[in-house]
Amino acid sequence: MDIHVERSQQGLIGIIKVPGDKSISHRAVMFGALAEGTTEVTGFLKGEDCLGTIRCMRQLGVEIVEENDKIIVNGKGISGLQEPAAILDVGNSGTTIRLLAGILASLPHAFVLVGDESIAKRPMARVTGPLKMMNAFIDGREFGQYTPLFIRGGNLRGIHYVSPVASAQVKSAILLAGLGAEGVTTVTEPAKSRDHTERMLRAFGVEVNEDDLTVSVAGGQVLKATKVDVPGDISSAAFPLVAGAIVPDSEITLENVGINPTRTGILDVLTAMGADIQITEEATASGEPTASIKVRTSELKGTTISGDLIPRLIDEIPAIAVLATQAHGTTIIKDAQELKVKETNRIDVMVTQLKLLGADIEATEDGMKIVGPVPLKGGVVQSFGDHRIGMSLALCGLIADDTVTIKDAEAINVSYPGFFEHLEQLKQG
Ligand SMILES: O=C(O)C1=C[C@@H](OP(=O)(O)O)[C@@H](O)[C@H](O)C1
Ligand SMILES: C=C(OP(=O)(O)O)C(=O)O
Repeated sequence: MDIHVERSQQGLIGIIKVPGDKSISHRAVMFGALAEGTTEVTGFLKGEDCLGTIRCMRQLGVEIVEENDKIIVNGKGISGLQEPAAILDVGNSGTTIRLLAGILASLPHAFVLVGDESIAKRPMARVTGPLKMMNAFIDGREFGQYTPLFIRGGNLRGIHYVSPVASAQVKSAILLAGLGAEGVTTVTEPAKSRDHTERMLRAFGVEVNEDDLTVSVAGGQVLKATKVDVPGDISSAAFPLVAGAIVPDSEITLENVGINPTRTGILDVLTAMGADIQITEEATASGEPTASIKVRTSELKGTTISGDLIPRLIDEIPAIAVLATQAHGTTIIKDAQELKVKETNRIDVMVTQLKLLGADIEATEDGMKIVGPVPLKGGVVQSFGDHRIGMSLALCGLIADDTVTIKDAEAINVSYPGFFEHLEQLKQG
């Protein structure tokens, strides 16, 4: 599906609630399925990725009911998960396949996991490797480096895994396998990745030990059902935040957004670039901090983004690239090689597509370099089926001198159903 985005004739004005956090929604359904008892989830993201997680958990025999705005998960404990009669298809979702691989690794059944064309290109050895070290039998294309994956689990033993990547998907997969393993399982990462698994496991009654970059769990712990209230997704909020910063005369308020410090790199970057950001209404929901975030248009300057900041804003870099085209001076993004193994190679795709719209942007070995401010022009650009690329390019349309047409824009439903309706609402003021 092609979507045409026109330049905004006036400032973007309004108050919106972005959809629920994708990372927290996946985990709420998965952990609810592993728990004993009934877990109620409110604010769940009904995007394609998280709906895929519900489908997979149902195939494992878990009863999951959608009741108005709630998702009710009737868990029967980890050992209550059944061998599925068919393959498990995770669609476009890296979080689903990697966390699920960790869960399934401790079960004495056979599982086959597949996904779409994008998933087929993404590295799975980062989870299958350590899970094999824990004694799971895993095979698949190129010996389990890529989908399809075959898992026959059971008889796991705890390990101390020192991960070469700062990845919450890797950390979570190993910790989840650790819950069904003999002894203690520990993960050390090179920089802090999002800690939603640690926070939510605690909410489900699991003891999780943390010491700086090291997290461990003892095997054999039972998850107890609870209520999960999912806050708005700061990764989705990044798009209206960037829009409000670059479209002249804007003032946008986003209510009930998750501001977990492992996710707020986007706010640090906006502030460093001179954006006018205000945080109010701070609260806590299910162990996760939340707030309202207001953005107003302001003069922006370039910045450098690198090191430990990268995992705190990894999914927001395509939107930050658009922001940088409107900032005075040079923005340098480095240490971001992980972008090459997301839904697309997000460095190459952002560079080629933003160039088509007139941006001054170059790819580097581990990131990109953007010089601004540059007036953007209209054109036809490709999302390549990547939701975050599609939304980032839509932001360009709001300030370009002519229509921006985005190919394959339906991918946006992966994480932000209602995105274009929100843009329209803000344009109307
Ligand atoms: O654990 C999660 O929910 C996620 C972790 C990140 O991936 P990595 O762990 O691969 O960095 C992020 O890019 C993804 O959108 C969601
Ligand atoms: C990388 C992403 O998700 P996943 O890894 O779950 O596909 C994302 O949402 O940007």
